[in-house]
Amino acid sequence: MKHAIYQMDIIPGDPENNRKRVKEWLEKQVKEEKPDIVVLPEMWTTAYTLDQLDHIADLDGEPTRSFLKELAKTHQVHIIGGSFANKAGDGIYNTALVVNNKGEEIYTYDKIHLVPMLNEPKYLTGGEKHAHVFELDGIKMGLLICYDLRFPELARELALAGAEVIYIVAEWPSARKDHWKALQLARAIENQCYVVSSNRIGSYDGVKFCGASLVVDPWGTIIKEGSEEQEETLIEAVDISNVERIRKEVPVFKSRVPEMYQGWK
Ligand SMILES: NC(=O)CCC(=O)C(=O)O
Repeated sequence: MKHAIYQMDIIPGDPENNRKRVKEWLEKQVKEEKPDIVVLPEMWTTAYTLDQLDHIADLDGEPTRSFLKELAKTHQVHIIGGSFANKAGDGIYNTALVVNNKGEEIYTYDKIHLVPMLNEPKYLTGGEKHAHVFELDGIKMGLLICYDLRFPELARELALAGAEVIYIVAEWPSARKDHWKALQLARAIENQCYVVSSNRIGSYDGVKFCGASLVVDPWGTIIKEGSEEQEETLIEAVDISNVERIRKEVPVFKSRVPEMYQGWK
């Protein structure tokens, strides 16, 4: 499965122009690289313009949902649609969306863990629905949003439900760059699955973001890594048969003793 990962520099507070940029980027990738699946970062319509979100967030997923569905259908490409600020009911959520290459919405997820270091809890509401596994081309997949990466329980739950690839969509600051890489390697090694991430690049409000989007294989080897300085596209194919091979070689899932993990299934 060939991936095109957009390590995007997001225009703050300008959803229309960010959608325009994503459309142009995707059209270029489809023409030049013919990816099966494209991956966008966290909050790519607005960046962390939290005090403006009341005015510029989507309303019940629109217009970003229709935009991604139309793009996916027109270009017959699966889209891991990153996440975007989304007003629903009384709250604003950090909502991720996955659309298949027929333009059908197959998964949506609201970020569960809100990040205090970026002031998210003041402006956003945490997701109340569990993360689930979804399927594209017969491959089982999960998705986490940025700070979620620090909570191994969530990735484990996805792996136990069969995830072979876990996507991380992010706006991870350079100040904690070492954590960004180490945590992805850990999630890949402990769950013996691919970890594929898209992290934004650039700065907003004095915070610099570290890029370094990654593709990590189920052994924990980095097979693709983005720059820490500039916007770019990562192209990488993943071979899902490696998941089964490595799970046989080091049979972690068979060796688990769940009844010995207090408070954990
Ligand atoms: N956007 C985020 O969730 C950032 C997470 C972060 O800064 C961290 O975990 O450190």
